Amino acid sequence: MTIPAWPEDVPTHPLLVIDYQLLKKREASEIERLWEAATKLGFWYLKNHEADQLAQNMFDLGVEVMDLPLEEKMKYEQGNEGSSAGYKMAGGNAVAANGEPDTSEFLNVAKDDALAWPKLVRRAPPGTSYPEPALAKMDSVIVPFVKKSLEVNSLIMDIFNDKLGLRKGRLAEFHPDNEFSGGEARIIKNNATLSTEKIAIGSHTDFGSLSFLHNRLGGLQVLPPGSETWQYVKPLEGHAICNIGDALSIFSGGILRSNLHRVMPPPSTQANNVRWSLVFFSRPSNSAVLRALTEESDIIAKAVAAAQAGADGKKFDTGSTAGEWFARRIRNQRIANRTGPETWMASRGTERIEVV
Ligand SMILES: O=C(O)CCC(=O)C(=O)O
Ligand SMILES: [Fe+2]
Repeated sequence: MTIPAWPEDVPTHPLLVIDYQLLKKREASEIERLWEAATKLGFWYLKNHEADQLAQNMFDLGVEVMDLPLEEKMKYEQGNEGSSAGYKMAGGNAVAANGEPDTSEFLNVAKDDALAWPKLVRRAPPGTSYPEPALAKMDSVIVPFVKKSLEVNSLIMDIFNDKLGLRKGRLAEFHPDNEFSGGEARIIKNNATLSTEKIAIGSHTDFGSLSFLHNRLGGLQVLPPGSETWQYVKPLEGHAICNIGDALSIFSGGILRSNLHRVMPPPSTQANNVRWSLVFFSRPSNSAVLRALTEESDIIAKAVAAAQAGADGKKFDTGSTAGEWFARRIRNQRIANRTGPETWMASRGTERIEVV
């Protein structure tokens, strides 16, 4: 599909552009810019990230999967138990406290299944696991995308690790390849709508550590700190969008920011088109406890002390493992589990950390 030009009269929120090649060389000025992006908004563009073709292959696979009859896709629906691997039907999740349904379909492939392939360790057996085109392209498309995304996110986390004053490799210990986690690749389809106001994915923070996102058409919006107005993030060709999730925010005592965002249909000149998007989520092992690493870094200890002294009294000790945090949020987004507005509140993340 040719991508209609971005409507230049639609206001956008600028993001810093970070060069992955310079991060690989550990260039000090690039690390400082990354740190600024990660601590102020928690979102940035990443260029020269080596995953463009791999992402394009995932988008092509997305078309094959989403073109299957709904009845076929529903055999792989993720269900209501708090696990996200598999297919998520449009309308499966709420987008707001009033229970309004979402309009996006997902294919979620667990990082554990991609790394164990040709075994399936989370979704088994084939036939009830993932739609056939996903199994057929696991080797050629999904596994290479997952591995490259893990590499990119690990390098960025290693930089955060050192900036936070943690001992070498500490954050990596929360993200071993060989332990189960909620890490996953997600292909998202939002059908063309005449409305540009119908929420496709409701306001949320990401559940895990780092998200590596590929946008084509606009629709992603952030709620910048201190603002009450949602602002679009303009997709830039060849640039991924990276953002911090709850786990890194909690580990760092709030130094790294997990910012609210949502997805709307593409705006203005891009309206009334199918919107495709792709994310890889790095998430800590299910067994990792989500609390600030206060005893392991003076920098984090100071941040937690300052937050506790502040008006909101943030604690950064959730009493929850990453696995429980993830399952709670997934389960309470599901319309089928909804009892009332409290179900939506139970699906919230670090924006409510002060009351955890
Ligand atoms: O589609 C997008 O641009 C963002 C998707 C997203 O925020 C998510 O799946 O968590
Ligand atoms: Fe998100």
